[in-house]
Amino acid sequence: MTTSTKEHMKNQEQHEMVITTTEMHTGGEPVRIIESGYPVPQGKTILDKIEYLRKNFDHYRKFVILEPHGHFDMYAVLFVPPDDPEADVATIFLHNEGYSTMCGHACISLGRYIVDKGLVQRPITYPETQVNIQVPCGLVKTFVSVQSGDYLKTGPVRFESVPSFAVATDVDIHVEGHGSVTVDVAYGGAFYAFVTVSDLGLDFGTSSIFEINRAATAVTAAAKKAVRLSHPDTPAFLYGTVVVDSRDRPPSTVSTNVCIFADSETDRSPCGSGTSARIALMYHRGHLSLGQSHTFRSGVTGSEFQGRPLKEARVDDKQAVITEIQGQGYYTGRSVLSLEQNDKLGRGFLVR
Ligand SMILES: O=C(O)[C@H]1NCC[C@@H]1O
Repeated sequence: MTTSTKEHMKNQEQHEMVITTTEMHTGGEPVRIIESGYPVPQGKTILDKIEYLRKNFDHYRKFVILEPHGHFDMYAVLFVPPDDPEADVATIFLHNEGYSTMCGHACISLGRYIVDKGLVQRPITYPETQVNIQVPCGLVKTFVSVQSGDYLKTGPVRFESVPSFAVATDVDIHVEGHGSVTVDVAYGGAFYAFVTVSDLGLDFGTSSIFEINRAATAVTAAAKKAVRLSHPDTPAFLYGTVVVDSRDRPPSTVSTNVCIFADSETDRSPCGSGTSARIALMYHRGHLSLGQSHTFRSGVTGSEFQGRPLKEARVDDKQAVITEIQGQGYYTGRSVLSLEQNDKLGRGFLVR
């Protein structure tokens, strides 16, 4: 154990845990931005920092995410020192199971927050200010709408994601309770399986989110066994399943996503990284061309992102595409999360 870890643990024995946050949401999905009270992770790279936190301070994640301070579907962001010289800031993402590699909905809220807080390392420009956010899967370039006036007014944010690509299409898998189901798998900063809602015997209009969540969780478990994942720079694991309205047909004017990720968390937004992965699949199938914008709607809240394939790229020998996703985050408040020393439940629990 390092000296700073020991010192920190000694501190925790003597004092209550107190963490301050700003609360935002993008498309209904929470973005709990941690501002103070969290240990600063050691490590050279952002992935080393995640490992350090996972090993030494995972109880902080549970404190911030789980009940009674959070809930099953809570999502949080921790700023860490960047190691990419192009980055204005670097962030790690926390959810109910651990730490994710990418988060589009959080980058949309963060773009505003970083400009509003003066954390951007370059001059503010109008009508957009660029903010580079280093995240575990790479550098995400965000472009924040800014209006001048008596005070800065930030608004919608678009971001250019890391290269996204189709991994496998039309894979037949056996899904517990649903039989043989055809899925696609794609990467948009994280790996997702894609399944059509009708293939699960469900419907966005009439099925409950509970039913969709349970079926998607079973798809993730089956797809994990069926598809081999690899990435040269990011940990390769199946993060979740996006249940969609159509998979192998050209999209209608608006496409619907329900993303179930980590430990069966339900994304309230259309899911930024899932949308990037879906755009890569649509581009791969010739359903979207470069520059062609499309609307992606959350099947949970009805919130929308605009997305498009911007330019081609490569990841090793795979053809990939840089995507652009646009949405808006909103402030919902600030919190001071505290823990009294003899409060065992206050450290985090879940009721399901
Ligand atoms: O928008 C996204 O990319 C994220 N939303 C929750 C799951 C993903 O990390």
